[in-house]
Amino acid sequence: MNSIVVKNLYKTYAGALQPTLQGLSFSFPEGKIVGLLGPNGAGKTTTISILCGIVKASSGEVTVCGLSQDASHREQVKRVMGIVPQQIALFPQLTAYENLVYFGNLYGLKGKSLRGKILDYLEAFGLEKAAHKEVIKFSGGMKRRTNIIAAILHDPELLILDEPTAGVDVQSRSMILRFLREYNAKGNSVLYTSHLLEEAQQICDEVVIMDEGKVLVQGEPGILIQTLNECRNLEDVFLHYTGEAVRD
Ligand SMILES: Nc1ncnc2c1ncn2[C@@H]1O[C@H](COP(=O)(O)OP(=O)(O)OP(=O)(O)O)[C@@H](O)[C@H]1O
Repeated sequence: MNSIVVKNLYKTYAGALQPTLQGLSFSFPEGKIVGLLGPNGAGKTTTISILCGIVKASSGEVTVCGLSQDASHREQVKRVMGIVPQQIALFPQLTAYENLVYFGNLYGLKGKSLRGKILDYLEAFGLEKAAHKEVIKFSGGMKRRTNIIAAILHDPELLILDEPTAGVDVQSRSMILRFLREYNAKGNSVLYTSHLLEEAQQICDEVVIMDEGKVLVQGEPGILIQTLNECRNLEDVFLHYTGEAVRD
């Protein structure tokens, strides 16, 4: 089964002169780590927001784990998908533990099993000593790791992350990437965006390179690099397709 199918997606924001998505199409089978890559303004966050049901497409189709992303499947989609937004979505005055209880409750998780799960994840993400500290006192990396735990408490089979490694130190980044690999090794699918192409080359089974609301190319990083003679790495492939011009 395909984990995500995006077909001929268009999105024009209210008042915008140009469409942000212009016939975007891609799909990938379950069990992969996929990188959605593109320059600033390419439409990555818009695509993710439509996949998550936060933004409505102007036209086109989206299927997530075999479920169409429409009002009739909203609850089912919520169960199979975990979302880690670009902006930290935590209550700063609450502790990490209190935040995670809140997010667990949103997914109907409660009691001993939720408490046990939270403590296990806090330990796995190196946050056990900070469990009862207010999030406002956390570093960027600690907030980012807590944000990821909030998205996986309900064991989603598809995890979508918008720039999960942006602005964190090398140690947090390495922990987040190791987690993504382990989560994927359990059979789950991961779609994530990043501007760090070396990282995407290391971790992704496939990448989708998009620009101006359209897919330019999709494939395995190694194969994309081999196919183009002049390219030594994914960054070269990215520049080959998206060009050198700086974006607004
Ligand atoms: N809510 C909105 N209203 C109007 N325009 C928007 C809105 N959100 C995004 N856009 C526009 O859509 C385009 C694509 O934005 P989007 O955030 O999806 O790109 P992105 O690829 O995620 O970029 P970045 O790498 O900078 O995060 C941009 O030109 C942006 O200004």
